[in-house]
Amino acid sequence: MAFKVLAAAKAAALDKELMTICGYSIDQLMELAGLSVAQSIYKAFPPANYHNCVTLCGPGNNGGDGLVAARHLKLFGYKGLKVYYPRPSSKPLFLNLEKQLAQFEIDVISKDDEKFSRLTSELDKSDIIVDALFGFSFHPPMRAPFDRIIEEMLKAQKLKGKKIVAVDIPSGWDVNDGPINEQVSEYQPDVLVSLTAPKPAALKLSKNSRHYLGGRFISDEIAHRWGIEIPKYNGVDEVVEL
Ligand SMILES: NC(=O)C1=CN([C@@H]2O[C@H](COP(=O)(O)OP(=O)(O)OC[C@H]3O[C@@H](n4cnc5c(N)ncnc54)[C@H](O)[C@@H]3O)[C@@H](O)[C@H]2O)[C@H](O)CC1
Ligand SMILES: [K+]
Repeated sequence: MAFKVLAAAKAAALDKELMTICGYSIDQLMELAGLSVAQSIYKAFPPANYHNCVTLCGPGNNGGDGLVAARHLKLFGYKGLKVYYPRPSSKPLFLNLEKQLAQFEIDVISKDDEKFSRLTSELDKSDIIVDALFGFSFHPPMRAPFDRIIEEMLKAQKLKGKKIVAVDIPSGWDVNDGPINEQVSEYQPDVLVSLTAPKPAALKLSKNSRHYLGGRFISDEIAHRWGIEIPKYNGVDEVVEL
């Protein structure tokens, strides 16, 4: 489906507007973003056929979307859930998301046990990898340890056929120009879940990748003013395939 895109600077400005004059809190938006990601995974890779999922979370809000998604995946019936979160945020929102994961008995691998042997073994066991490392605030070049994490993730996809679901933007891609950084030049996710509106990078998605739009939280008035096309969501779905 043809879709209109929202440039990185505009996406960040819209986020700001949502959280100021529109009265949303970041917690609300992140919850809906993470729920959208989990619903997309359920549609593309249902738990009847795909059991184990590792969510790779970065240090910012993209990582937060991943923490939320992991909790919803548990509620949706996925069994083997792990979260790899090597640079955990100390902000209350993120600490609370970690508490919720503990309550759902989802193992979060962070700081003290961030050894790569653990990452590679979890990637090996997984059927699905959620790429929630970086979203629209990524600026190259990729710093450690994320350079190696992405390398391992891409190896798992290429050599072992693991399915990658990218949150908002495939991590390491330039938000406007796509896979221009050498390290991710070959990276195509199996599924991309764009949030609020696809960013220009989504135009570089391969024909073999599936593309969902989630973040069903903007009014017609905002969509019109920001030049965003809202496709028709089906019933209570938080996502729509583009
Ligand atoms: N309206 C929406 O659709 C919503 C989207 N959400 C998600 O939020 C991200 C954007 O979040 P933000 O915190 O601004 O940034 P990121 O997560 O992309 O990354 C920031 C984080 O990464 C570090 N960093 C940046 N570049 C590098 C690098 N080269 N190497 C290592 N580390 C790097 C930086 O220091 C920060 O710590 C958006 O894409 C959506 O996924 C919201 O959740 C809700 C609303
Ligand atoms: K991402």
